Amino acid sequence: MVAIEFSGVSKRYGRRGIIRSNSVTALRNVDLTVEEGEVFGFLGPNGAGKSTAIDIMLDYVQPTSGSVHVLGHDVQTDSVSVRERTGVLPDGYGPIGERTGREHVEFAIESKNATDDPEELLERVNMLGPDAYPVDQYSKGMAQRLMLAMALAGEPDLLVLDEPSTGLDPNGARTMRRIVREERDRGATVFFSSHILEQVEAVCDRVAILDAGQLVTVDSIDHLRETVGGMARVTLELSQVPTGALDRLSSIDGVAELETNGTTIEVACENRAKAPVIAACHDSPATVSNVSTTDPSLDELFATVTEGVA
Ligand SMILES: Nc1ncnc2c1ncn2[C@@H]1O[C@H](COP(=O)(O)OP(=O)(O)OP(=O)(O)O)[C@@H](O)[C@H]1O
Repeated sequence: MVAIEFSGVSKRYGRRGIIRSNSVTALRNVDLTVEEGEVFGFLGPNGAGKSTAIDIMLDYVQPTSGSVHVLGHDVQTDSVSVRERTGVLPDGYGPIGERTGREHVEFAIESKNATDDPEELLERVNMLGPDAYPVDQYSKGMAQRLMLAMALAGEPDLLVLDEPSTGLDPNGARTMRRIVREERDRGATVFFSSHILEQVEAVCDRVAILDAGQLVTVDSIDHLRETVGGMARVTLELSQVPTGALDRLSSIDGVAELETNGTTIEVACENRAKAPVIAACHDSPATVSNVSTTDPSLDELFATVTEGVA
């Protein structure tokens, strides 16, 4: 079953200037399908159009053309049904006012006509204790945890997390990832928007990469790594660097750079060249005492995919 479907969605914002008005195209003809039960990463650099897409999904903003269906409902004609079944952690809005954290969570439960135990929700985000303080005394990270607890109220079928790691320390980020996995195990679909690639990689089944309003790819991160390439690194520690070894390694297809430091050889190469590089060292007269490899970095991957979009 499909959880989210964008069909030919474009969005142009009008901008009024002092001298003249112009417009900006935030989304261009986006087609995207997210299946039920998926943890889906929505990636893109600043200004790519991620928040606009989410706002359209929740009918806070209307598309210039195209349509979006969420959980089987057209968001423009049936936004109430969509919002009833969706939990949202918005980007840039925190809890406000003098009410306590617990009162906020109780309000979220009530507004979803749900029967969750506020204690349990607060415990899931490690906010028992501070829940008794007014939220205007909260730090950014505490506010973010509370907003996550509120988004979880009513066991939503779809959880939309817009830059969920904002303000979270490493423990908070870990809690958030644990909760995403728990929600997926419960059967919810999670739509996770971020420009922090490591966060997305840790939890998402598939990712879409948006750049300048255009969808440039939809894939699993593993498959992206395979197809897009980028540089892997192999570090080999040897008993000695045999004569001619560097020439032999640099002639392997896919090897880009070599460096030696004493008895260590560092090789920058395409993923496919990692195994031949290691094999060549094992076949040499030297003893290989240690081998370590790293995959192409996500930053590199991201830069490669978003490069060259008009
Ligand atoms: N209300 C608005 N009026 C005019 N332009 C807007 C409006 N909202 C967004 N934009 C423009 O649309 C484009 C996409 O913005 P959007 O906020 O959707 O990107 P984003 O990917 O969420 O960025 P970020 O990661 O920085 O939050 C940007 O050029 C932005 O300036």
